[in-house]
Amino acid sequence: MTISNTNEANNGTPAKEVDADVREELTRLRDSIDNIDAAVVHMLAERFKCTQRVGHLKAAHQLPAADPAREAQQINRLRGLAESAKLDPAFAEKLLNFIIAEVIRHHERIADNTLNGGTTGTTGTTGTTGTTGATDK
Ligand SMILES: C=C(O[C@@H]1C=C(C(=O)O)C=C[C@H]1O)C(=O)O
Repeated sequence: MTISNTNEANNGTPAKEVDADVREELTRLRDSIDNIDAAVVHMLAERFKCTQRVGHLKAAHQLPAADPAREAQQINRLRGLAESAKLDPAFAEKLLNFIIAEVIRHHERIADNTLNGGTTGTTGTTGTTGTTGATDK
């Protein structure tokens, strides 16, 4: 038995008939993708909770927001893990750099708020980080 593919955002191409078995397999795989995406979001939220605490610790002790030596260690480690997991190490590195850049932005804001009591608003005081990362605390 076949069912119709209802996706209409396909450049006007007529919807293709899709076999029910294929549709079921696609749904199963997408259910797993949804679970994995949820896990990634929860893990990222936990990571940002930790990095926020690091940010407050650094601000309280006048330590720099970024630690390039630690970043280099993490990138090496993650590239190794990615290779073992058959994930593109370049992709893993890009992803980690993206996350770290957001963390450093948070740390700079925390340091600024710690110094100025959050009154200057020079680095943004909306309480969120925009489209990525965790909320400010
Ligand atoms: C979290 C820290 O601050 C920054 C962010 C890092 C990260 O997100 O892993 C690593 C190093 C620092 O540049 C830290 O120093 O541990």
